[in-house]
Amino acid sequence: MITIEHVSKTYKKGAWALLDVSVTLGKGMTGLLGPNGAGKTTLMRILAGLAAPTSGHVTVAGIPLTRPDEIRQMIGYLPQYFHIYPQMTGREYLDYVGVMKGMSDLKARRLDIARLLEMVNMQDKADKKVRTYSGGMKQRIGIAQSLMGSPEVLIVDEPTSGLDPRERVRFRNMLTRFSLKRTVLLSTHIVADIESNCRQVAVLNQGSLLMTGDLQDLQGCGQGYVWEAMLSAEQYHALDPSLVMSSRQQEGMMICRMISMHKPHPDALQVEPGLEEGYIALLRRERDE
Ligand SMILES: Nc1ncnc2c1ncn2[C@@H]1O[C@H](COP(=O)(O)OP(=O)(O)OP(=O)(O)O)[C@@H](O)[C@H]1O
Repeated sequence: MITIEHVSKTYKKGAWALLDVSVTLGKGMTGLLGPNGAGKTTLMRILAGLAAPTSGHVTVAGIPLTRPDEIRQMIGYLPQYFHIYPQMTGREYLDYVGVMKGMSDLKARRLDIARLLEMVNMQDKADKKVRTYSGGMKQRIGIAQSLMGSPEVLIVDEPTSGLDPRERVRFRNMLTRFSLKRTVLLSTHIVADIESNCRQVAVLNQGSLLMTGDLQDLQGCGQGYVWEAMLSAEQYHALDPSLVMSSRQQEGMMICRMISMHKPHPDALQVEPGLEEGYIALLRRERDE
């Protein structure tokens, strides 16, 4: 379990990247959503022990982050961007990460590395130099390093952007299995990744936590704000494009879904929101209120 209490963070001379964030993350997977610059990476770096909060308090399984030696082995972190020494092989890199995490038993490290290489489907490439890897292969090695030592808590920042669809499904399933007994925080822009994986969701915006809850709660944020209308091409072009979520052609007309605080067109009817629509409506309400 991760307990985050009143965490704020400001960078030198900068505005607040996080402002009084409090949330408890239990077992299972929590999706962290937020637009660009919302503070997701800042929060994840704090949880991974790579940045200190300006104020506030974080504990992992009751141990404060201010005791890094006790925490290091308990947390796995997959950053959005990471550097792997190009001259190392994938296997050497994983071994290096294991040593850094304090896994001193060589045999145990080797076993863990073999297990993880199989999990991310990199057994065949493990002894090739990292500089010969594609972006997706580097990402798979990144996933493997985050799981070295079977940490209690896994923090994953934008994980699937470089993966092809087959590897994305594989990774998603692996995360789901992993999260059955552990705490996973998954940051993503892709609402579908959260829909298929997460039990709980948290939404950050401009450093503040806008909501926490389950997927239904997020979906419910769109209640009363999602509209559908069948419009002629002329009516469609006259619409404010910022209201339109999706549109498709049908028999010469446009079926259009919109998010709006007010009825956006005389022919528009209110419809049940989807998860993404709930998320967008929440951000828009925040902007307009
Ligand atoms: N090292 C830094 N120095 C100064 N400001 C920073 C630094 N890192 C982040 N920020 C600022 O803090 C805020 C939050 O950034 P952060 O990277 O945490 O957002 P994010 O939600 O991860 O964004 P994205 O989805 O674009 O990755 C932004 O305004 C950003 O400009």
